[in-house]
Amino acid sequence: MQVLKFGGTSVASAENIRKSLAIVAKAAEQGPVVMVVSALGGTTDGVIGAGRAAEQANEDFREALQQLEERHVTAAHDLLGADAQHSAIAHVQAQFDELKQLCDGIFALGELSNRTLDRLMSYGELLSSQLIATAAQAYGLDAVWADARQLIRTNSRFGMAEVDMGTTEKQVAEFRGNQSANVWVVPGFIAADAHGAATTLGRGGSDYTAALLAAALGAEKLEIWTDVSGMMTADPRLVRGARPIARISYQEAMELSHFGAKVLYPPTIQPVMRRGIPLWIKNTFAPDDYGTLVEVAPPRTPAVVQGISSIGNLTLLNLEGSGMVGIPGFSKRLFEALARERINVILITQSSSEHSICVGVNAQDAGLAKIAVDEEFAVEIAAGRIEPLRPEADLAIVALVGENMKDHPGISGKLFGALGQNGVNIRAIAQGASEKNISTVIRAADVRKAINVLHEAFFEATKKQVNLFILGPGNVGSKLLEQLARQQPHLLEKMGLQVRVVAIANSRHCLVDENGLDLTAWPDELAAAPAQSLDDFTQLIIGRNLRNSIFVDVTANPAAAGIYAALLEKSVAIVACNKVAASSEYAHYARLKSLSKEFNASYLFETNVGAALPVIGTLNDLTRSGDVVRRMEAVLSGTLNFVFNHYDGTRPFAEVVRQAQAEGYTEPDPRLDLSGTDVARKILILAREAGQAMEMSDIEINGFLPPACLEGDVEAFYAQMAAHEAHFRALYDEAAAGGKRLKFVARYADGRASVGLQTVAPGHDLYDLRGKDNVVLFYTDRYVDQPLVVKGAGAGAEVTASGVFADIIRAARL
Ligand SMILES: Nc1ncnc2c1ncn2[C@@H]1O[C@H](COP(=O)(O)OP(=O)(O)O)[C@@H](O)[C@H]1O
Ligand SMILES: N[C@@H](CC(=O)OP(=O)(O)O)C(=O)O
Repeated sequence: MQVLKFGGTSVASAENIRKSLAIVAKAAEQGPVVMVVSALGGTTDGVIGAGRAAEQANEDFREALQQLEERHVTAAHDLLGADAQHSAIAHVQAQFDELKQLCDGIFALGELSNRTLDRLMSYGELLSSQLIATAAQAYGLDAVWADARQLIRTNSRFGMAEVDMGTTEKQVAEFRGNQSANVWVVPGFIAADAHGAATTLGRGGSDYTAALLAAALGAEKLEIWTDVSGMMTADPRLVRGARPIARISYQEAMELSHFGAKVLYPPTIQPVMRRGIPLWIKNTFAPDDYGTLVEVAPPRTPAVVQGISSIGNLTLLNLEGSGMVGIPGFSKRLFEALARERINVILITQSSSEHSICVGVNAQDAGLAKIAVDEEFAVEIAAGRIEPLRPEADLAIVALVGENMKDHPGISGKLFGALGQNGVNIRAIAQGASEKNISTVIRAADVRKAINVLHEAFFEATKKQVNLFILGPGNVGSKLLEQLARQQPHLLEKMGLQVRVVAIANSRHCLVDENGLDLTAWPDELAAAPAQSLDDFTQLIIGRNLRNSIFVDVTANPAAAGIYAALLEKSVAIVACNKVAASSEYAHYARLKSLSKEFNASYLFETNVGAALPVIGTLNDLTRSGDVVRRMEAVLSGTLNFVFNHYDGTRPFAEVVRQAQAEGYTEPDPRLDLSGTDVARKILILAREAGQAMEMSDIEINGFLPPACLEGDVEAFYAQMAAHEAHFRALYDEAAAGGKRLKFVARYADGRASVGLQTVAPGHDLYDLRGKDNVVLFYTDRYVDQPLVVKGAGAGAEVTASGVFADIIRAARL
């Protein structure tokens, strides 16, 4: 005998039923088949909905039943030829008349007991199996309908009946002895108690029906036919990269299903495992796919973790109190109190101090659990030796499953590392001594992120998805987006990084696509996108809660810099070319640095100094390797270098500054460059990165602009510069007369820093600096006489964007 079970989607329509029958027909060539079927997908939910509506005196139940009836009539119509159709449709209508009468009764009484609910639900499988049995005969199979209520005996625990295996085996043997058809079509999910009342085996219970029949018949195999190609490494609805597991042990399959892999109803394994019957999970819609073979001892594979699954709707119950320490019997009383209320305990942890016990239960049991446990410990609670039970809701379990885990150290480390890096807080952990399973309790809102992060860590070591939120696609930002668009395929292929731009926002609009924006179409789409504030954008980043999220700040905006702390606290990495945060009060800078450490999220701002030049990176490498920076001398303004390299008196100074702005070298507000403030911010950042707790007010700024230039707005600034042309000309002439050049130089030495205009003679390290170049000379304990020099283009949208890009990759690879 072979037992083949077809789930709700496999029998959801006439077309699908035909596919299922073709599979049965092929199997029937090999020997007799028991075909167990679920209700047409969605029917059970539909019938429950109708029953609940009737209970609440809501007339909508009629419409719900009407729709279900039409679905079944359509299926009969599409599936059967004219002659068989007539009686099948009449039968469907008769069944729905009964259902309507039942619901009328519920409506009149305003009451729906578990017993009646089971009766209602049984119609789903009765209807589907009778229809499919008729279709099987029409298909040419030697088929009979077999009533599961006469085969499977349970107790009278309606809703989740427990099976009496002895009676079931007897009834199955009797049925087998009495008929000779090659194919039995049996309704799944339903059974009957000793009085003949319909019972059900729990939601998803058709799998279990099939396993019970397979065991009772000593079948050579059990096949579960569904809509995915096997048991997968994770729920495919949550993890795109999930893939089928070819072979898995009964124990592992049981753990995965127990911890939420919906493809298999957990009690299914037990009966077949006891009889050593191999269990296949196969795809009705891709029957040639291998599927999953569940067996005693699958061949060992290098995979340490077989799968990851999750259970939502969890509440943790904490029983705590000093009165528990060293006194036996507390756990027993806790579990007895829960058992009396038939509350299933999903997970248990206890600290070794015995000061607390923590159990996980289904959220809907939590209220009852609290009443029961507080009652049990009423005396101790009154005496202050135990705290009242503390339930913590909105949690979920995410579990790693795999028998090989016990032989491999470091699995939990990897698990905690991966979750920690993504700001997923673990509320409780449970690991059995058998180490088949490591369970973590986390916030329900973090489940999708956690499962994806873990799936990447354990199954897709070569792939990592990174989610970018980009603020300010101006000069630098739009270049960055161009570079990202060009490099995306390369990053995926060569570095396994799937870099997705999830959102692009400017000061007015925000464009979002969680699957990754099209990086060629964004300018028009952004203009048409909904309006959004910076606050909304922050909430968007936090709310989406995507793994490996990076906020990319390509603005020069103080408000943007104000959101870093909130993001770092949620483990969102920050990449900024915006200098405001790193040059704000020292306490704020230090706080961001420490949040970055605490929450394992990068805070990178290499482009704050020297655009893409590796200035901060080099400085960090020096100090981390134990060197001490004693002195720095630098030209840090691409703008000023450009201006002084191009100004020779033949064109007005103001005009050269305008050119620098037009070519994209200046800050959005060029006065920041010309006043020396921007250079001061840069040397401040370098001094801080070198270990000095300095403030902006500690930097001596020796400006060269006449004070009038800094009054009024940007246009006034240009006008004033034009009016003071003689001043600039004099500066130039004086330098040129001595064969020297003007450089705006930043200096740091032994905790003091200054910026100012200087004339440098040929041969000086700073003399030969072209265009918009920057240079930094580091004098350290290791570089004493000859400095370590970093030199090159220090401004421009293209290079700055490339520096931001490099920081993104650094943050992604953390
Ligand atoms: N680890 C997993 N492997 C395979 N499927 C899973 C897993 N976790 C959740 N699922 C979901 O289980 C579904 C199959 O279960 P179910 O809907 O009960 O099927 P059926 O109606 O065939 O009994 C799949 O479509 C898939 O979305
Ligand atoms: N129809 C029942 C039983 C079942 O097993 O369904 P499925 O095989 O579609 O999961 C339910 O919805 O719970």
